[in-house]
Amino acid sequence: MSAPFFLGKVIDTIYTSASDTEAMTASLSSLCILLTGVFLCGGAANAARVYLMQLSGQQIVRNLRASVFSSVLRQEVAFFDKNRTGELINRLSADTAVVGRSITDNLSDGLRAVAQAAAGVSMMFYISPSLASFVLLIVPPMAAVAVVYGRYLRSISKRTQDALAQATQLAEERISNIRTVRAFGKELSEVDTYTQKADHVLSLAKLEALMRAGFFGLTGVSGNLMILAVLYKGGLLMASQHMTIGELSSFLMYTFWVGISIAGLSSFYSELMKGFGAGARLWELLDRKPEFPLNEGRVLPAEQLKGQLQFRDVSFAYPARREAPIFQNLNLLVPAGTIMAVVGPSGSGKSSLVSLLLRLYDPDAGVISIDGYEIKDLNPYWLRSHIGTVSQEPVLFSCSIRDNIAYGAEDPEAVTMEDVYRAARVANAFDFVQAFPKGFDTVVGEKGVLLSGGQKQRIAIARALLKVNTDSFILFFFTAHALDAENEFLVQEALERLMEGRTVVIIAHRLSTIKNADSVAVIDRRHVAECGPPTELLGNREGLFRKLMEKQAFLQEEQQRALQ
Ligand SMILES: Nc1ncnc2c1ncn2[C@@H]1O[C@H](COP(=O)(O)OP(=O)(O)OP(=O)(O)O)[C@@H](O)[C@H]1O
Repeated sequence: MSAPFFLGKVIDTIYTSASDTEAMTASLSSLCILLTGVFLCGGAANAARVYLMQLSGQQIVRNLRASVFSSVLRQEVAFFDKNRTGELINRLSADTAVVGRSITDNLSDGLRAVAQAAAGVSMMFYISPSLASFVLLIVPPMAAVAVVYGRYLRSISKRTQDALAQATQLAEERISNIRTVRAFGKELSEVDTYTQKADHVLSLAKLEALMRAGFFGLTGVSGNLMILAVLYKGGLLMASQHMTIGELSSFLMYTFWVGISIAGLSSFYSELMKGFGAGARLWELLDRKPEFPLNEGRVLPAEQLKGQLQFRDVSFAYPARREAPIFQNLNLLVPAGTIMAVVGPSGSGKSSLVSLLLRLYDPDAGVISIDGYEIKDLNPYWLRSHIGTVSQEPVLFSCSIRDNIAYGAEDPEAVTMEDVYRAARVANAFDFVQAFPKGFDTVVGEKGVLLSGGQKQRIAIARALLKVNTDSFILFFFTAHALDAENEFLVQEALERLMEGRTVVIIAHRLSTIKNADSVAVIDRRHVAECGPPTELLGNREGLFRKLMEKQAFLQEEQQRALQ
């Protein structure tokens, strides 16, 4: 019986011509040429494969990141009350990288291992079906072990990524609030806390490494068992003249080959399971449908807009704290083009009122409407694009003052320097910005930390102005908790220019800011306790508004007395 494959044939020739030096040399050199050819082609193909896989891997990670980021930004605000920034950032950077690796480099290695194993197994069957069936008996129990192991590895990988996300969350929060950490002298204890979290990640990673090592050991042992089986059964077949030495040696070679491919496959499998583990949260994020749409719903023609705001029997509790209702059957009407100041004790729900109007949350019951249209039916994106908000703690981005102001416009790229100057002038920000050495190119630091509170607020007004200038018909303004007299005057002046001809809701933390208001709504105990023109409310001696005013006046008197 002649050897069924070239390599087997060569080995047979070497073996039978052992006494003939010339024939043996010829056979050996043809073997060398064959192997050199195979290795060269294999090397080139491998280099091309690695390059292409790296490229497509980066592409896949990029697409994955873009999709996850897009999905995260579309979520409703309540989602961000429950999910923390650092954790989401970790998903976006670390989890996507793990998943990317497991489905590109690894997938290509895996496919190569599958192809190699399939070719090797076919050759084994080709040479001797009976020996191949005997040797491959080891595969079913190995596959069963692999399934159980894969599940376990998946769950460990998920736990590792979760632990890493928690560590990143802590780091993100502490680094971004370093001033508070430093003020309380907590650097060392924070380092300890972070180290503990990193230790937790390490212990999970160790467990994972142990599991992988165990699995590799197992595949190694099964490879050796296959070789033993070949030697034993193949020896018997050779003794009974059912196999030549060439066939047995090439069979043995293919067994090695299959053994190595199985080791490659197990590595692929464990990486894939790791990817699945890390991917679980990513798929959750990708699949999550926002509670309400970002850019769907009714869009009203500009001429229909007047800006009347109305709350009818509104009840609301934050999704993150259902047990603590904020409003119960709240009713409030803000006529179009008027200024309404909302006052009330701290935590009474003044800011929540604005969050509902911006449709950051939906009420649990009741109706909120603008010009008679329920805001649930309106396109939230369109709605917000018509509302200017100057918030209580204006958050700026870590770019230049110019870019921060231009951010307010629909297309910041199209904003000219003249537009920025004009907005800054109206917002009383122009002079102080020009006084900076780099003027409007001054970078404001993360969240605007390089500016004072009053400066930040005036830049935020300029930013709102660029938005308001275009087509906002409603304006929400949160007065700052504390501004010095000069800043307060400048902000107030800027604000008055902004208010002209619009419906304005002022969330008044300082009662001095309500002097321009047409009416005042006092929020207390989950509803509007009083509502009317300020002078009328002041006339009610027993009224809440009067009491709030007296309290503040009293505090001011105390301060003045303390200064004397
Ligand atoms: N995202 C949130 N999730 C859960 N509860 C919240 C959330 N935001 C605010 N709250 C709670 O809702 C209540 C009303 O808060 P809100 O910020 O509306 O009060 P406020 O009247 O504007 O207070 P202040 O004058 O102190 O700024 C508070 O008890 C607050 O703890």
